[in-house]
Amino acid sequence: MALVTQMITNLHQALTGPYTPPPVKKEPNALRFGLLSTANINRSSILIPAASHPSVIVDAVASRQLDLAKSYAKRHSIPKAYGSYQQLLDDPEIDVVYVSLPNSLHYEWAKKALLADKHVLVEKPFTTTSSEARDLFRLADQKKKVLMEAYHNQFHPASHVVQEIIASGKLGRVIKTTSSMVVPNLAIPANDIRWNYELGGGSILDEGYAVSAPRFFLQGLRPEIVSACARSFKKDGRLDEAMEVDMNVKDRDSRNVECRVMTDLARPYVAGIIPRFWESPVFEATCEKGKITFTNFIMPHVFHSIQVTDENGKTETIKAYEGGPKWKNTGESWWSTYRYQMEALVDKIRGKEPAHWLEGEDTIAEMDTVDAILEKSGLGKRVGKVQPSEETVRIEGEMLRRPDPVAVAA
Ligand SMILES: NC(=O)C1=CN([C@@H]2O[C@H](COP(=O)(O)OP(=O)(O)OC[C@H]3O[C@@H](n4cnc5c(N)ncnc54)[C@H](OP(=O)(O)O)[C@@H]3O)[C@@H](O)[C@H]2O)C=CC1
Ligand SMILES: O=C1OC[C@@H](O)[C@H](O)[C@H]1O
Repeated sequence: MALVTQMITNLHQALTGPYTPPPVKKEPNALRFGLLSTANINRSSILIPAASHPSVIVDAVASRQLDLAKSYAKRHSIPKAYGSYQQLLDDPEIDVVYVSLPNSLHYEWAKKALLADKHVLVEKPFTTTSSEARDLFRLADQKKKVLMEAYHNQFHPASHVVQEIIASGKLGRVIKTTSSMVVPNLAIPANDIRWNYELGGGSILDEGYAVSAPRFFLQGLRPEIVSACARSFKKDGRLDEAMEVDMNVKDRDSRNVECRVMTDLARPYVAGIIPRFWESPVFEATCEKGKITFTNFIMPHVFHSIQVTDENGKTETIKAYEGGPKWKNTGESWWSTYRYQMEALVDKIRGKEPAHWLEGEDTIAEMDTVDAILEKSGLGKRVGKVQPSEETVRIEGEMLRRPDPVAVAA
């Protein structure tokens, strides 16, 4: 799947902008990024965006195999290659670590990266359980490091336009939403990490975009799960090949919105025999006075359309590849979701207010929702690996021993 993502993103870069973005001169104090793994997604998410960011140098890559790290580094002109993830974390020149490992390894390596005093960008899903997510944000707070989940689509101008239309209330309040992300059957190879329970596979974790969409676009609260129906993976019944969820999300005015979520890693063929075309991920909001349909809400940089239908049935189609309510004059029409995300990440690390930010509490709400969906479906939430680290215990211990300022003042 990441290969597909990468192919589409690369094609987009080739068609709409420079394939190799304009070589920018790097600032002398540019942030040095280290990649934890040679994952397919690295190219779209970090390597291409970094080429056009003056404050980012991809300085190192680590792999479980040194040979692989070396050949990857050579292919992508990365100066340093390490044969273990820990070696990269031990490199004092690395400022930011990007965790693109299988989902069940995100927690362990994001935690080790924070303990090594790095800022950390973690691929989605952030972790496999919400307690892992809470633990990481607690640690990031203590270490005063920037930590974020890479929900890149939330950084694109088109996403902000949809948020803004909903918040404006011009179509009245939202009554219901649907969000879907589906992949045709057999598109994901049998040995992919998405089919592996131990590695954190399954549709709800991989395609969590559809879960986060209603809360993001409504700027709403943590959902209440009404029902969740899983289609189990035949080769491993613990895994959800697909999931259909009905949940209630409170909008910004605490009004209830009925939200339907569909994820599918192997959408069956029509009548079992006719292969399906790739279906674009869609977010749709039915409002009191119209409807908004955001097609391709996950990769809006490749293409997207925002169709707004008013109460008279008149439809306007909006596109927003740059600008929008948050980015204003920052950005280029060829910037991908990942490039906007990188801009925000660098700003945050530099202490500058980013145009958009994905807060820890949003990631925790997302992981709480994933836990609740898995519980409701009967599959049960994932096991996770939370263990307070030595460091966390030490820092918490120090905080406990610190005199209570209120008591001292009295
Ligand atoms: N933001 C986005 O658009 C996308 C995000 N993702 C997310 O990125 C992450 C990586 O996905 P993707 O690029 O498809 O993954 P890949 O399968 O391409 O890469 C995962 C990497 O993890 C390392 N790894 C460590 N342990 C294992 C193991 N036991 N089995 C397999 N690989 C292992 C390997 O690197 P090495 O051998 O070098 O150690 C491998 O290359 C996932 O969390 C996924 O959800 C994926 C696609 C798109
Ligand atoms: O993050 C992702 O985005 C694109 C999907 O194709 C992929 O499965 C997923 O991991």
